[in-house]
Amino acid sequence: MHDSDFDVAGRTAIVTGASQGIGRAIAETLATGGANVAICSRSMDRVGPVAEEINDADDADGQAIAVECNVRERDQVQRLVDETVAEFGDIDVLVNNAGGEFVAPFEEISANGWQTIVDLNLNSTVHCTQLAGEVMREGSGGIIVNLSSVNGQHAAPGESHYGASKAAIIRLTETLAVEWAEHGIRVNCVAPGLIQTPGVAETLGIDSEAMPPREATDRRIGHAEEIADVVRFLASPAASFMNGETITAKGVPRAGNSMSQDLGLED
Ligand SMILES: CCCCCCCCCCC/C=C/C(=O)SCCNC(=O)CCNC(=O)[C@H](O)C(C)(C)COP(=O)(O)OP(=O)(O)OC[C@H]1O[C@@H](n2cnc3c(N)ncnc32)[C@H](O)[C@@H]1OP(=O)(O)O
Ligand SMILES: NC(=O)C1=CN([C@@H]2O[C@H](COP(=O)(O)OP(=O)(O)OC[C@H]3O[C@@H](n4cnc5c(N)ncnc54)[C@H](OP(=O)(O)O)[C@@H]3O)[C@@H](O)[C@H]2O)C=CC1
Repeated sequence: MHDSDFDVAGRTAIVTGASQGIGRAIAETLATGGANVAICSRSMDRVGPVAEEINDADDADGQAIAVECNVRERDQVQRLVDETVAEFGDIDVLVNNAGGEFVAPFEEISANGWQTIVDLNLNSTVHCTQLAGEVMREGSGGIIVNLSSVNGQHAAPGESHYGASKAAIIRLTETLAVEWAEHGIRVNCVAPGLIQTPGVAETLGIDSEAMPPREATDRRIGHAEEIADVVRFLASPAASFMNGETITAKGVPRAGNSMSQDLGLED
């Protein structure tokens, strides 16, 4: 008989952008599975309470530390890596989650606007992966999970900067999987469709109370925990033969509904 191994207990994971939304759900899910998590955001006031909540939770076996770190700044990422190793001794898993966007037509995006989004999504992933990857390569390997987006797979108007940065993350994932396999490092990616998070609620005005439950199979909006569960799978030994892949999680439309009807934005 084969006993599947979805276990992440005892591993140490860095999760970037974990003060809310998908990153927070990933950190909570990994900690519930027994992993120790080092979580960051730009504000200790925002990420500190998340670490406290994980440490106080009865159902989370893993411990959490919070680090104030703007992932666009390489020296701050180095500090995140150093503090994680000082606290937990190693880095087994890196989840490059921090990211974001604004929606604007290509011709209205300034040079600085373009740079901002590429720095936030792509260059931050490069900083974290190079610096945490150094620890993994010198140790016993590791697992890296990147957050792309369906916008990195398909075109959408107003998303040129975001889509380009998220598409690049998919190719970076594929390349690193090949380059770093010899170091015992697996690199995979998740491409979410629309997920209800504080960031998206703010942008789209989506009411989390009106969210369809996970049991609903015909929906275009997902829960942050549904992405966290995919990440947990990729971070576990069960995904041992997955390397360089991008898993899409985007649901399906309700028959006859427009996207905005699916999202409850119109009748
Ligand atoms: C097939 C399935 C169907 C489903 C289809 C749905 C697909 C789902 C897609 C979901 C997409 C979700 C994407 C997400 O990432 S969700 C995360 C949500 N959270 C956020 O995006 C964060 C919100 N945004 C921000 O916090 C900020 O905008 C940002 C971090 C991105 C930038 O902030 P920062 O303070 O660093 O930057 P500045 O404000 O100083 O601006 C820097 C330059 O950028 C220009 N800018 C900023 N906003 C805009 C804008 N709205 N339009 C144009 N330009 C903008 C700004 O002017 C600065 O440039 P200049 O100095 O030249 O002026
Ligand atoms: N929600 C969605 O529909 C989709 C999201 N994604 C991707 O998933 C990831 C998470 O999205 P989501 O949860 O919706 O985002 P949210 O805006 O809800 O949360 C973003 C998180 O990232 C942190 N963050 C933002 N900028 C930085 C930075 N420079 N350094 C460190 N932390 C930062 C924020 O913390 P703080 O403000 O405290 O710094 C916050 O914790 C992103 O990469 C996004 O592009 C992909 C597809 C769809």
